[in-house]
Amino acid sequence: MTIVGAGSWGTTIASLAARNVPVLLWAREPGLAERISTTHENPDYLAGHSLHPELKATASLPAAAEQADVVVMAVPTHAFRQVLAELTPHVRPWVPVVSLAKGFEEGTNNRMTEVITEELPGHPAGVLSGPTLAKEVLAGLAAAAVIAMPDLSVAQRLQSLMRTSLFRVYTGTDVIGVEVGGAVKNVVAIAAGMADGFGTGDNTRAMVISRGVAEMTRLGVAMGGDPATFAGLTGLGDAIATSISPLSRNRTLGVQLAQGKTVDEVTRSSRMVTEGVRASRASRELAEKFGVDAPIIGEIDAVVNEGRTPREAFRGLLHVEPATEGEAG
Ligand SMILES: NC(=O)C1=CN([C@@H]2O[C@H](COP(=O)(O)OP(=O)(O)OC[C@H]3O[C@@H](n4cnc5c(N)ncnc54)[C@H](O)[C@@H]3O)[C@@H](O)[C@H]2O)C=CC1
Ligand SMILES: O=C(CO)COP(=O)(O)O
Repeated sequence: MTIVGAGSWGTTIASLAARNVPVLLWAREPGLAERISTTHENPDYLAGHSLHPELKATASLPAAAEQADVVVMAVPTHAFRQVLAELTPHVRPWVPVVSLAKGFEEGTNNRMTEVITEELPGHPAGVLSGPTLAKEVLAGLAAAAVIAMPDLSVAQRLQSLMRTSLFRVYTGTDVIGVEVGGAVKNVVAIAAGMADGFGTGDNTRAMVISRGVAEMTRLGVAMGGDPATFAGLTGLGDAIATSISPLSRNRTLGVQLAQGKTVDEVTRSSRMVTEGVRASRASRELAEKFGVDAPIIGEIDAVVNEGRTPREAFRGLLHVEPATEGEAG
């Protein structure tokens, strides 16, 4: 198995899967690849955690692609197409490609499996997602995710490569629902973080998460997802984990925005990606395109991309008329 992207999540999945199969991890920085292979650590993204001793890394994309019987894409959405295009000439026919990224492509608002299908037509394209904060998973705390592929038998084969006794991997075929949930929960987590940053209570947090998941569900169903998916691990489950965890970068962004920092100040202070910034714009545009009511997504996009203040956004949301639950608002 080849995992492309040696950030927090790619390294974590690589270390887990190395218990089941030989894994080659591609790191952009040669020094980091060398360090992972020799010291079994990734000090840039997961300092203090030990990786599986059999895990090998390389900084050569052709070398990583050529030996792959499965390609797992763990680079963020903004780099996804470019890295995939560089891989394409070296990947053998019919090798399945799995996305770990949670977001839409900037500009096109495509899901990552749509990007895979455009760049590598004919290859089975799927997604692994769920409430899986990398550091908790790597520390061996029990967690669960879903591998969704159009063909269930391919998902089952990949499940056996990725699961461990403490990392439970469920299978599914609702690729659209899983991808939309993973992208929109980052926007919900920014909103929940903002509420926490204002010092609101647990009822407020539950309101933001529930109403955010209602928006996610309306959008995901309009895009072709199964309604049940959004109540599961990759929808509500991930929205809860990301919205309440101090480890979440999206929640942290929301907290710090409420405390008066700017998006630039927060994102520049970390080398890690905060996907919700791009996902809020894409989700808002998709909601408009599909005629879906999505007030939380709209307000978060206005804050992170248009300079609206978190207080104005909060007041804006309180003016939304509570409608029949499930329909709007
Ligand atoms: N960290 C987590 O707990 C989880 C993250 N994810 C998702 O996985 C994806 C990756 O996230 P993380 O590993 O956390 O990100 P990260 O910020 O820890 O690492 C990003 C990786 O992508 C590489 N990269 C960034 N820009 C690049 C470019 N232009 N070209 C080539 N490589 C580039 C970096 O070198 C690094 O290896 C994101 O979409 C995230 O939402 C999903 C589940 C859990
Ligand atoms: O996707 C994640 C947990 O499931 C990670 O969330 P953050 O990107 O907000 O850290």
